[in-house]
Amino acid sequence: MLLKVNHVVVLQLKRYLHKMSLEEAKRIAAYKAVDEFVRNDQIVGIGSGSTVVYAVDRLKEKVNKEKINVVCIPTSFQARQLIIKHGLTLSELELHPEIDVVIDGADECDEKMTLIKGGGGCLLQEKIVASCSKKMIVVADYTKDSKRLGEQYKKGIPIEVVPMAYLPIKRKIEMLFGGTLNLRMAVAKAGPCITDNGNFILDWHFPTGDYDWQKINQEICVIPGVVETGLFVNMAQKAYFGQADGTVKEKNS
Ligand SMILES: O=C(CO)[C@H](O)[C@H](O)COP(=O)(O)O
Repeated sequence: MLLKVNHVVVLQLKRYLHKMSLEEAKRIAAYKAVDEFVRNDQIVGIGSGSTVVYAVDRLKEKVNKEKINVVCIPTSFQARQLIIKHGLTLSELELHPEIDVVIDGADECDEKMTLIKGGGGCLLQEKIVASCSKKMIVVADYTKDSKRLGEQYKKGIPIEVVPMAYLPIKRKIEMLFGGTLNLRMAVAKAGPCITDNGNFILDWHFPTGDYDWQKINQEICVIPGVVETGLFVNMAQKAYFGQADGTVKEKNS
């Protein structure tokens, strides 16, 4: 009995330490990106997800300490709330259509710097903001750094779709490229997950293989009803991955 209790405690401790090490990895990556890329008088895109929270903390510290002016463009409702909560200057693409740098997380980043994004469901606005930005900098922990997409991230490639078209899109992609697409379901609501833009998300579990992601992305995007994919090809210039040993690995395009 005592042995069993000890085993459970050790397991819980291990899980806790793993979580802590991941959080620390996210923090150091995000801090480094802000330190190295944000400068006075810049328009900065604010990504979405848990790692970006650390980037916004650091940005706030930097703005206070160095008395710099930074205008922030959010990529989601979450990012907008973060900007407001930190008392940073909030703007939008209509006022600032040209962004200097966007700092964003990723679900996975392969050796060519192709990203899977949208695990948090914010892919559309994230891609729009990244497309308006001179530089896209990725911040992530070590579990996101892969040679090939799908190596570590097992939840599939998110595809944002117009609700009425989700089933035909699912069938077309399964027929064209194989694999399966699952309609993402909400966690604290009955039914599907609804994006910030009122759409659904299909998560594509693609068959293992070598892909021309640029081509696949283009082919998926022309299917009527597809709004955007979470494939970010040739968009990110640099990625920072916080490591378990406290160092930060850098990857460049
Ligand atoms: O694409 C995203 C949200 O749509 C996030 O950037 C991605 O899911 C990574 O999130 P986290 O920093 O929590 O690991």
